[in-house]
Parts: sequence; C-alpha cells; structure tokens
Amino acid sequence: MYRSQNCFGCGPENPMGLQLHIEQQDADGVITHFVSEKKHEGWPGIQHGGVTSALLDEVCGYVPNFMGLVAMTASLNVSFVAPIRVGESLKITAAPTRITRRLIDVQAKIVSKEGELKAEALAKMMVLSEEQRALAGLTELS
Ligand SMILES: CCCCCCCC(=O)SCCNC(=O)CCNC(=O)[C@H](O)C(C)(C)COP(=O)(O)OP(=O)(O)OC[C@H]1O[C@@H](n2cnc3c(N)ncnc32)[C@H](O)[C@@H]1OP(=O)(O)O
Repeated sequence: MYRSQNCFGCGPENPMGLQLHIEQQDADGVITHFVSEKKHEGWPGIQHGGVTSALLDEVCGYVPNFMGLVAMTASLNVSFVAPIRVGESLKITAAPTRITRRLIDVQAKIVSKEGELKAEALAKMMVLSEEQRALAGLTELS
C-alpha cells in the first residue's frame, strides 16, 4: 500500500485536490465517498466530466495499490450515464475484473445516495516493472 501526500485524488496535503479517503471494501474492491462542490462545476450546477473521470481513475488506482503493486492507468474508458449535480453525495467503487501479471482490468462506478448510476469506467492498470518505476521516478514510494 503506497501513499502520495500530494496526490490530486487522495493526497491530504493537496489543497486543490479531491482529498478522497479510499478504503478496502472486500478482498479486492475499494470504496470512497465524495460530495460535489461548486468548484467542481462544468455546466452550471453540473459536475465537470474531468472531475468525474478523476474520481473513477483514482479508485481504479487503489485496486492494485491495496494489492501492494505500483501501477499506472494505461487506459480509462468513461461512460457519463447521468448528470451529477453540485451538492450530490456520491458513492464510488471499483473492483478488478481480470488480473494478469502486468495488467489489471478494473471496473469502477459512481452512484448517487439513492442508488442511481451516474458514471462508470473500465480501466487498464499497468503494473510497473522495476525499470518502468525508475523511468517514472517512482522508486522511493512508501
Ligand atoms: C496512491 C496513488 C494512486 C494514484 C492513482 C492515479 C492513477 C493514474 O492516474 S496514473 C497517471 C496516468 N497514467 C500515466 O501517466 C501512464 C502513462 N503511460 C505509461 O507510462 C506507459 O504507457 C505504460 C507504463 C502504461 C505502459 O508502458 P509500455 O512501455 O507501453 O508497457 P509495456 O511494458 O511495453 O507493455 C506491456 C504490455 O501491455 C500492453 N499495453 C500497454 N499499454 C496498454 C494500453 N493502454 N492498453 C492495453 N494494453 C496496453 C502492451 O501492448 C504490452 O503487451 P504485450 O506484453 O502483450 O506486448
């Protein structure tokens, strides 16, 4: 399990970030909660799609992270199913659908408090080799 204090998604020291607190839900799944604020707006009153994508990306990143693996998002395919209103409380989950040595496929979802599906994503998380970790400058993680 690795932490990055300044991570845009989960870093507690990033004042511009989403400051998500992500927990392990079961063996491999993860969960977090988020309330959309005015600063996350795109169209008036509606959460920006980039914020939605960042929420999904972050929970996908925590699936390999909880497995003790350093991985990066190789691809993220997002479906924006229904508008997310400013002020809405959201539940965000992710779980692996396929695990191989180098690639972990992850499915993530955002649902409202009432259980309405708002967005979903399929991500391919690439487990970094030692060489790729060094190239990315990620050898000193703790
Ligand atoms: C605690 C903090 C949590 C943080 C969560 C946030 C997560 C993020 O947002 S990470 C940031 C965004 N992502 C990035 O910046 C990644 C940028 N991309 C890269 O660094 C590289 O493209 C990387 C590492 C993904 C893949 O590197 P590359 O050298 O192409 O991989 P390589 O080792 O050669 O490929 C391995 C296999 O994967 C396949 N592959 C590579 N990319 C992809 C892809 N996008 N989709 C599918 N397959 C892929 C290759 O074809 C290859 O297959 P095979 O072995 O059958 O030939």
